[in-house]
Amino acid sequence: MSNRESYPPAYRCVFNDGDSPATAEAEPVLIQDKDIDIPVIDLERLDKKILREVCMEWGIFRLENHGVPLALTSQVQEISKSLLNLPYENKRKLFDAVNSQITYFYGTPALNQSGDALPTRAANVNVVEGFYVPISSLSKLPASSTSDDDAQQSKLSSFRVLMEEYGRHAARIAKSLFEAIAQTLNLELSDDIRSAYLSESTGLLRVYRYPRISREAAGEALGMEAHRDSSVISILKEDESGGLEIMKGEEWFGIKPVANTFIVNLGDIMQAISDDEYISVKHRVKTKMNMTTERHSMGYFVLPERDFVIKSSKYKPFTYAEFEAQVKADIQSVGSKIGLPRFNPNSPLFL
Ligand SMILES: O=C(O)CCC(=O)C(=O)O
Ligand SMILES: [Fe+2]
Repeated sequence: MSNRESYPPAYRCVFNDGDSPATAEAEPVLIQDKDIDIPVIDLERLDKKILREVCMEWGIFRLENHGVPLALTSQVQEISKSLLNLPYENKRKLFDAVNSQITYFYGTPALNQSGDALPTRAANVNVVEGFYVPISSLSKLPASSTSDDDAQQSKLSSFRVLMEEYGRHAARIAKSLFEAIAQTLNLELSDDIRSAYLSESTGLLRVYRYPRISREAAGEALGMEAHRDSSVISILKEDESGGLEIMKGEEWFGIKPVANTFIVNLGDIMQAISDDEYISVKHRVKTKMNMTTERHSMGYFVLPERDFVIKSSKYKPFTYAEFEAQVKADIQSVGSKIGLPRFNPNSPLFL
């Protein structure tokens, strides 16, 4: 059955309604870049030498033996999906009611937090919808539904309970990985500094849905444009649809989803503290290979404390708050994130 009504009106014109005979007959266009196997890291047997090589060469890996129960991840995916599948108007109202805790968006997440100003042309727009929740805000969501008939509130409270548990696992994974990566860099970190890099108060969960879009509308549209994450570490859980791509050398490569694993990538902050030894990998999400099904994913982003000063031999000292403000300003003025080069004193971009 079509879930067209759950989409923002601006997406309905590009929606691939699988129920309609015209599109049901159409073959999905599988124009895709070559696939690549990314390295696998076993969280239970962290080999520092391998981890170092992977961080230098790839900046991304698949994590196995992570200890997150499969049932929990599936439940988190299901509840997130069912929230996004609510009729658009109800969904807006529900998220608006808890506005300061959850931010709903579609289009470019960094710009259109309220979902406004989506250009009508699908090309060059992020064809994605979702919401984000700071970890620290989960506890402010309804704990249990107030009345039996309020199915939506109860979805939200289930989301809270499941996400709190999932968030604890993600924080545990982030801590182990950060610890191991810091050792591979011979960084001597005090407890205070370690917790400033892994601030749970600024950690962020993002939940995404990439709509199925029609062949005509797909064109060159991307689910998410090429970017590097601003995080310390990002932990991604995707469904089985595929579409995530990384840039290696000068080429794009698709990454095939593998059940019960997470994809971990290093962000800009990790690149900066490694003095550019490790890389914040460029990645994107393609939608056109994926037109007959939706794609769902969610990311846990480990961010440093906002006012903690990041020091690096390659960049001028900056706080995460400054970094984020610069990213926003660049998106407004040049249309895309510039990121670390903005803080490189040798770059012509340095202000
Ligand atoms: O949805 C995905 O698979 C990737 C999302 C992503 O790259 C991000 O949120 O930074
Ligand atoms: Fe990303």
